[in-house]
Amino acid sequence: MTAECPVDVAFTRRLPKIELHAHLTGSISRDCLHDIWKTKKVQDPELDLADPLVAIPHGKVDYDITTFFPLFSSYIYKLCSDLPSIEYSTQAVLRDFQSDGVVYVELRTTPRAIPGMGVTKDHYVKTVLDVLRAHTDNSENTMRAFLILSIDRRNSTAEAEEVVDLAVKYQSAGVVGLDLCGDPAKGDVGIFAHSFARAKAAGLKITLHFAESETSASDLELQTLLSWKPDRLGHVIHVKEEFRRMIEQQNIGVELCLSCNVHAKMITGTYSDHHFGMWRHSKVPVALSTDDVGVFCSPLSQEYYLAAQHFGLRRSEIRALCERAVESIFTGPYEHMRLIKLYAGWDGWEV
Ligand SMILES: CNc1ncnc2c1ncn2[C@@H]1O[C@H](COP(=O)(O)O)[C@@H](O)[C@H]1O
Repeated sequence: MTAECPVDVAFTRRLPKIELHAHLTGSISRDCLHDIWKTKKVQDPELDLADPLVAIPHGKVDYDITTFFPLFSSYIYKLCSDLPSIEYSTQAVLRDFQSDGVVYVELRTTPRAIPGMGVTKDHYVKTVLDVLRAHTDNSENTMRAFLILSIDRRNSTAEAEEVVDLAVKYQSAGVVGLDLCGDPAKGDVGIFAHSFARAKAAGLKITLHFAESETSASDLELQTLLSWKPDRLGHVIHVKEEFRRMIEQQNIGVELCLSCNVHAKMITGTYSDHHFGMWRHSKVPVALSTDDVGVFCSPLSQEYYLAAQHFGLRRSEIRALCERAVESIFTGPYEHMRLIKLYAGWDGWEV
């Protein structure tokens, strides 16, 4: 076995991986949702929510852009509706990433208040951060976890400012950046310029969902987003040459999500048509990412395997791709150095 052998799943699982685009709630597995549902059902037999294994059956991954977003508001948020379930599901998400061989994760989440349970957005963020911190501080864990707070495109300016306040407040506790996410068919991104400028001025990094659908890829929107000087961009699907050049000139890292884009029919065609085929030859750092592994069911090791299969990459190329994501992580020199050393000392070409 050498670095030039064909890639298999055992290899991509062994490989140390960096996950930079994973939405916390979308990363909760069905089994974990089912556990939460069972606990709630025991506490309250009248609970009026379908079993997750019925609502989101195993094997179902064909959520498109119109059915995907309502899944959160109409189901998962109703189930994960108190601090114990948020804590439990965050722990499970971290365990899942770690057992897939992820060594560094920047999870992202939209601060959520649950008024009926007396939960504020501050409680929500603190609860998630406490779980991340406990994971990272446990020396038996091989993965370290950090948090990005998301502004949803449907947010008002005041709500966006509140997210920035929380990000700044919890910067020293593990919040490393700010994201813009949510249904690309909704909202006017221009209203968030001040929020992203304030985050940047406070030393937070910025990542933006960029040109995810044709409706969110107008010249005006893309110019606006690039004027905020983002550090990374997610998806980058409907990007014409002019914008592609700007991304390359500014060396902005891209977060690419193969299975999500294929299953949700966000791209035309299948894996081999994915724009990863183009970006992998560019000079910007490319981070393959899962987006919502709980929904699309393709862990990061599988995403690397699929990239190898559909683009004919060898072990050495897949390993180099993994390592390249180090360039665009949002934490400082300590994590950079840890990851660089980890890759330098890695020798898992064969078992
Ligand atoms: C198709 N890809 C995507 N594009 C845009 N936004 C997405 C997304 N996948 C997930 N989200 C955003 O993340 C939230 C769930 O996680 P959190 O509650 O924040 O942890 C969703 O409600 C949506 O706003």
